Amino acid sequence: MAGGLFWASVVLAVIISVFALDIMGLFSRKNHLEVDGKTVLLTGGSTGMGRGVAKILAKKGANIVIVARNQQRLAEAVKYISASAKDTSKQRFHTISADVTKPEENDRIMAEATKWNHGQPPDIVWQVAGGAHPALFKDTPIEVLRSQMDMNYWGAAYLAHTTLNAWTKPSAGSQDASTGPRQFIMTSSVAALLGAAGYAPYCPAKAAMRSLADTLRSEVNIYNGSRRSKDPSVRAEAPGRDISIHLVMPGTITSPGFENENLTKHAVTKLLEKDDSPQTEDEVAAAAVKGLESGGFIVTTQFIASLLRAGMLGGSARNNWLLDTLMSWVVAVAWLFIGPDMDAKVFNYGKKYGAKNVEEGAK
Ligand SMILES: NC(=O)C1=CN([C@@H]2O[C@H](COP(=O)(O)OP(=O)(O)OC[C@H]3O[C@@H](n4cnc5c(N)ncnc54)[C@H](OP(=O)(O)O)[C@@H]3O)[C@@H](O)[C@H]2O)C=CC1
Ligand SMILES: CCCCCCCCCCCCCCCC(=O)[C@@H](N)CO
Repeated sequence: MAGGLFWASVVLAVIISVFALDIMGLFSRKNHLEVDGKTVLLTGGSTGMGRGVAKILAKKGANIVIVARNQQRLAEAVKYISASAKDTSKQRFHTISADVTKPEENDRIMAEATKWNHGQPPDIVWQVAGGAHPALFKDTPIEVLRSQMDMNYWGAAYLAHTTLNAWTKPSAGSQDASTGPRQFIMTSSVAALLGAAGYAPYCPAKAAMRSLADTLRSEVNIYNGSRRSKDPSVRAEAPGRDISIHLVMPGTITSPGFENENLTKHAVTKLLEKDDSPQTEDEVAAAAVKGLESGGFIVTTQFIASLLRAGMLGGSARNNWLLDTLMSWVVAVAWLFIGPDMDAKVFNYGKKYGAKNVEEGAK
């Protein structure tokens, strides 16, 4: 009797483990970011992470449209990116000079990219353009606080708006429904997952992007559902392909943008940031692409960030319910130590140097 119970427990444990491993993606090698032969639009594709991502996707066979303001850097970047193409005879590359902080510019980006892509909107749209102006909150002019929101939150929201409008038109590419979902990807930051002194002009915009991603992820279900309606008149109104939403949260990237932000960054912020290990544009791009290929919704690019993510999930969709839940328990305990440690660093800085202004603090 006891033996039977033992074996029943073993069998149950094995079944649960296999089920768990299956959910963890161990048996599924499906690529959730198919780009070969597809058209990918990237804002911020001329330097840093965006350029790194564009290079990898070109290597995997994608047609690429990069968007940024400076035309010369765009021209240099497209040369650099297209040099990695998988098949130069088939792949096409294009640049659009535009300022993503303006709504009408985002509409123009979508219109131009669609025209260039033989009348079809891009299959994948990835907002990477963004940047930080770190400084103590009270020392930051109000215009800068607003422009940080324009650059990061609105640059993503306007692009999402024009993209979803293009993708949900009933005429939008119904003939190629077999080629997988259309994907809208935003680039936030681990800075959205914690409070670090000196990042107040920036973090709230990146945190708002996370909320936008959660909300849009819920909302696109209506289009994906309408494609599967039993009612033909509902199906006729539905977009040609499924839509999926993703959010990437990188840590420090050694980019031109990072060098620039360090000019205004307070010394105490640099002190806190020491615990984060920087990635190159190629490293961060490879990790982001890998996370999206395995089907992640919120994708981090390094281990510490994956812990921070698990600790902050709230109602956000899990990439893997078992692993994410277990990690969130570990991180909840870890924060009992990390939180006070971060606070002590800032407190002790104040104790030693006083509330110095940005310029002095940055020295
Ligand atoms: N660097 C870091 O440590 C981290 C960065 N991030 C985020 O990752 C993303 C990439 O950062 P990073 O690799 O540093 O990139 P960079 O700052 O090096 O490059 C930014 C890119 O965006 C373009 N861009 C900037 N402003 C605009 C605008 N108004 N309109 C159109 N294009 C614009 C730039 O070109 P141009 O200036 O010619 O317009 C450039 O192509 C950003 O969203 C950033 O917030 C997240 C975590 C850490
Ligand atoms: C559970 C483990 C906890 C570990 C704590 C680590 C503390 C990290 C401090 C702050 C890092 C902020 C990086 C922001 C990068 C960024 O977005 C900017 N560079 C903008 O470009």
